[in-house]
Amino acid sequence: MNITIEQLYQIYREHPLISTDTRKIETGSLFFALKGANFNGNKFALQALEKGAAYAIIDEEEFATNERCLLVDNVLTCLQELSAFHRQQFDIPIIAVTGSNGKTTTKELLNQVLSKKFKTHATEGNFNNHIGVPLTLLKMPEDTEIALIEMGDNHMGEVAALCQIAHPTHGFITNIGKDHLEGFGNFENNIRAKSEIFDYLIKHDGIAFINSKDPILKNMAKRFKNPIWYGGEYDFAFLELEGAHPYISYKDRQEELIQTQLIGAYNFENILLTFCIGKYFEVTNQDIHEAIRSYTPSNNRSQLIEKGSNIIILDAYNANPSSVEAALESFDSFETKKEKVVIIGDMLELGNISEEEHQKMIELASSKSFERRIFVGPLFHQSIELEGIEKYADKELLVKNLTENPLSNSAILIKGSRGIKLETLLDVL
Ligand SMILES: CC(=O)N[C@H]1[C@@H](OP(=O)(O)OP(=O)(O)OC[C@H]2O[C@@H](n3ccc(=O)[nH]c3=O)[C@H](O)[C@@H]2O)O[C@H](CO)[C@@H](O)[C@@H]1O[C@H](C)C(=O)N[C@@H](C)C(=O)N[C@H](CCC(=O)N[C@@H](CCC[C@@H](N)C(=O)O)C(=O)O)C(=O)O
Ligand SMILES: Nc1ncnc2c1ncn2[C@@H]1O[C@H](COP(=O)(O)OP(=O)(O)OP(=O)(O)O)[C@@H](O)[C@H]1O
Ligand SMILES: C[C@@H](N)C(=O)N[C@H](C)C(=O)O
Repeated sequence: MNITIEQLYQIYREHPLISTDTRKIETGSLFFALKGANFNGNKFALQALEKGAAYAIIDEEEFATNERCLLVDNVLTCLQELSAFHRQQFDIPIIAVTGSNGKTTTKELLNQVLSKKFKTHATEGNFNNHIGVPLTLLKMPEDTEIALIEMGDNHMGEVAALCQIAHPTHGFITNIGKDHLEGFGNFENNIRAKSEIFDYLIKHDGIAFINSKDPILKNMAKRFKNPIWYGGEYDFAFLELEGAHPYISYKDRQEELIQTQLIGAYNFENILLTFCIGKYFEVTNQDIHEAIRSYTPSNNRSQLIEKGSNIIILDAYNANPSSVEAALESFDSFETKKEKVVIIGDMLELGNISEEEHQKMIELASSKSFERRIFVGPLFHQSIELEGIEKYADKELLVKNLTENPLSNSAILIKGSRGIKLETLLDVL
């Protein structure tokens, strides 16, 4: 490496804008020439400078054809080290947001709540991996008072590595489910992988927020001297679910009834966790409830959409056995006079439990009194035939069917993995 992190940090202080993509370069930014599955970013270094980048950080000498090309050993590692260096300039609470399901929703809720009192910086969207976390940290303004850093994982060691970059002072695991088992190998490994956040916090005297109603998390929390408990009546934070018909309403200890714009009983856990952390950081009850009340989900995550005579629950952002089960149970208790239809797409990245779990979801849906149970994608298509189940090998076949036989006066749950993009079904509903 021809430049030290300290020297690069001085340059970053003068140009505190990071670009990684010449298709959307920002003037005066530092272009980090990452390598990916499709391109070698080094090849775009000159283009980045021509388009207005102040410097290009590269790791292949042959592309160092301009004095504003800064050669380092490895661009990705350099980006991570620079972001860790930037993070170390802050003596503020940094909250790590991890878990199988509900990370982004909880992070968004918390961002609303904490912003009532603090200058809060939070992960945008779900920029939560080895590139997204550094980019998030490098966007953290100097006057930040508290930060929410989402950490996603699909293999062992990932959360530990992200902790070495973000150095969280606080953290939580929303829940541990059967997500990404292809990378983890099995459920036990997923528990071990998620516990990397606790390993880090324990070693650095950090604070963990623990759902006392979740047996796995409760067991894992035994290692903490003083975790902050939530969920139980005598815990630090407690709320009571009033209903989810379909919007969640809840009461706090003062018996105040709060009506939210979130659907799906599973989102109550996310609300509880948000309430706990808001309370811990002494945001007033009034401000916490106001922030939760006004939060509306977007980006295909548990959205309620009325279209013609149909009501659609669009939950097409991602899917794994735990979240599909939660969605089916929640939809089953959804009170409506309309005919209930479920459209479930393949659950990706499940490894060797994939076949079994797809079969289980079909059986679960069969046990519910839905009018139609539609499964779409090659993984569901391979499962054993069951009466009352409609299977489509691909989305186009389903689109054809729905175009020829439009659904009306129905309540429709749509849930599937990102790869299958079930939100496009909205066009024919
Ligand atoms: C490397 C990169 O940033 N890639 C983004 C890029 O992809 P593209 O297909 O263009 O090509 P390459 O990746 O090969 O590009 C190499 C670089 O070259 C640049 N470049 C290319 C062409 C060009 O003309 N000019 C150029 O400068 C290019 O920009 C690269 O820097 O663009 C895509 C479209 O915008 C991006 O999708 C792609 O982003 C990748 C996927 C990425 O990792 N982005 C992070 C910022 C991020 O956080 N993304 C999240 C994904 C989070 C996620 O899936 N999380 C999982 C768990 C974590 C799994 C983890 N192990 C993992 O591997 O990700 C979860 O379940 O939550 C997001 O996008 O939401
Ligand atoms: N507490 C929960 N329990 C089970 N399922 C949940 C929970 N919270 C959210 N979900 C489901 O997960 C979907 C995605 O939510 P969200 O984006 O918040 O999760 P995530 O963990 O951030 O996912 P990703 O890492 O892929 O971004 C929701 O639409 C819902 O179906
Ligand atoms: C979109 C990505 N974060 C994710 O959750 N992927 C899984 C496999 C999904 O789409 O269900």
